[in-house]
Amino acid sequence: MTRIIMHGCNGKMGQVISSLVAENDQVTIVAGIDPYMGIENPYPVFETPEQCHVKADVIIDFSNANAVDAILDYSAKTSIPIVVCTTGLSEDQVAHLKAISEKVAVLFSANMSLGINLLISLAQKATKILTDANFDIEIIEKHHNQKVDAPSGTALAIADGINYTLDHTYNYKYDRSAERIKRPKKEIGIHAIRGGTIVGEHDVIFAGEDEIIEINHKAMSKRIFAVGAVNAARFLDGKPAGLYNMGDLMTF
Ligand SMILES: NC(=O)C1=CN([C@@H]2O[C@H](COP(=O)(O)OP(=O)(O)OC[C@H]3O[C@@H](n4cnc5c(N)ncnc54)[C@H](OP(=O)(O)O)[C@@H]3O)[C@@H](O)[C@H]2O)C=CC1
Ligand SMILES: O=C(O)C1=N[C@H](C(=O)O)C[C@H](O)C1
Repeated sequence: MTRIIMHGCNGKMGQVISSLVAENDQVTIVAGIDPYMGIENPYPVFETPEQCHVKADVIIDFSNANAVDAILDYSAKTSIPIVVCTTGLSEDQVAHLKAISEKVAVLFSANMSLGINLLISLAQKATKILTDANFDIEIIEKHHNQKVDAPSGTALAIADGINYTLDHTYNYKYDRSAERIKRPKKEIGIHAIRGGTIVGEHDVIFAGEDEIIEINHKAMSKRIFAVGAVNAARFLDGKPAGLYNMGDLMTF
């Protein structure tokens, strides 16, 4: 049985994970951490990590970028492995996460779904062939109107996956309105749309001369992220220090 501390337990993802864990006898939530106290949970909830002295095997974090440094410090101090799912982290926060992974197991992924992790692998396979054939790459992401970070962590992870296969030679372009120039070749355009209750959609567009290839993923519910996060927590339980990602749970 994997004992979980749910960081951000009273948020949208925290509540989806709480429901999922209630149906699964291989995992249990032993404590939650969230400054918002307006929800009844079947486990104790603490406002800050420092107040939580509950024994656990793994922390799952779906919170807010501002809250991530404190939970990383808590993970390092208590030696409890952590699954970091929060997006919008700064470069310093990513460095922080890498630094603590020398002491404790850390799994970091901007998207816990099977589909997006496969999409990244497919996009990487398409990239070399299509950029050699002069195709341009653009990414469009669409999310609900409650999302605070843009572009999505997933859009950036897709771009990073593509750029890895291009030896990091391409630049990211978020806004074309400031300049009057033709599109440079070594560029990945990344565009964010926000509206209504869109769960999460990502389109990778390879646009060539007279032909277009698109790879799309549509999340139909938040449950797919929760399933991935719980699988990741079970995977991380008992793992040695190190930096892991969803690729360590899936082979394509
Ligand atoms: N990796 C993935 O697959 C996915 C990642 N995400 C990411 O996860 C994050 C959370 O998403 P979502 O659940 O929709 O967002 P919500 O805003 O619904 O939930 C975040 C929760 O974290 C709480 N919180 C804020 N500050 C702290 C703190 N200091 N300590 C603990 N909890 C805190 C919020 O409280 P309050 O409301 O009071 O601020 C809220 O209850 C986002 O960054 C999102 O992009 C989302 C889905 C999938
Ligand atoms: O905020 C969300 O909802 C989501 N955020 C993640 C991201 O920024 O990529 C993952 C998913 O698309 C949902």
